[in-house]
Amino acid sequence: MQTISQDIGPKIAGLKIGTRGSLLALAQAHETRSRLMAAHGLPEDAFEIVVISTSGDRIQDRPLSEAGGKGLFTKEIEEAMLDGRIDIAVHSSKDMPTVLPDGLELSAFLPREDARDAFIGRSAKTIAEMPEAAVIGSSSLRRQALIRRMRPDLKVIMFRGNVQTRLRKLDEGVAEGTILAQAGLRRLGLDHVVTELMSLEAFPPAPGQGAICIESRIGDASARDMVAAIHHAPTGHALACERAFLAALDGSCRTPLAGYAEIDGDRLAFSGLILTPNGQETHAVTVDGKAVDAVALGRKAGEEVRARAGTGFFDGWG
Ligand SMILES: NCc1[nH]cc(CCC(=O)O)c1CC(=O)O
Repeated sequence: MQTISQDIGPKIAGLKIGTRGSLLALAQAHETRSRLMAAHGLPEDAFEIVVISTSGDRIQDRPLSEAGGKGLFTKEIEEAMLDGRIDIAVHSSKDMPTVLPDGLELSAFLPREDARDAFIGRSAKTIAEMPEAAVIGSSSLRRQALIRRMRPDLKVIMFRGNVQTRLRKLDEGVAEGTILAQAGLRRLGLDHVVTELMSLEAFPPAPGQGAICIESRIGDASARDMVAAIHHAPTGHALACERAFLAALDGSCRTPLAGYAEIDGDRLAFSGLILTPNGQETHAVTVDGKAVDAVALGRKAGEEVRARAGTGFFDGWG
């Protein structure tokens, strides 16, 4: 599925940027465009933002893990890139599958936002203060399992839709609280609704959370050179590690798991966690080493936690 057409003659500097149409996706596309404009001294109209609707945006009645998993937010955008209708795509790294379609690659990561999860409570300000058996909304397997680990008494209900939809459901009283990524709330200017910022230890984030990534065609040198100027290497190392951990574990998308890599100079420290859906059995792993060995470290962490959990761990809900 490689693009074979060659660019002949001088190419107009500029790129078509593909994105989903949610406010969060648009905010991410605009941030990417601003960084590209600044890095290359180009005007806004050098970067056309092309909105593409995906199946993930249209399916609202089921958890994504049932409807087909992460690829649902990226399929139509990737098709547009392979067709040449767009040059690059802007995504939340958290939504990216570990295996990309032939011919595409993640070519840049922007500096990571706050990777933590945030609790938004209606009356109780913290998860610990929620009343016995209160209702909390989340469709993420990881968040559901982490909630149940902390508070097995709470009733977790499915909460789908974009960030605004979930906040509206909360306003309507469908649930007493919900959990969203602090990064998304900040990008939308909505972080004032947060009542508790969850610690990385009590509530470790999903691999990729808080980091915007850019996908492009392998071999598209002009796109690659343009985005190289806005790549943030420490975030790139962190994401390489987290995605290697995910790839080592995530056969089915049905295992609740968390993983977060912290970069300190040329060092990387990764913490990973897998849980049963009820949060009662957990297996944690930490590894550290050189940031440039990110992929090997993430893979090692995945293999270690898999061995520690034993094969039976993954059988119940594969
Ligand atoms: N699956 C939806 C999604 N994908 C990325 C983010 C947040 C932004 C980010 O992690 O960069 C969200 C919403 C949420 O989890 O609250």
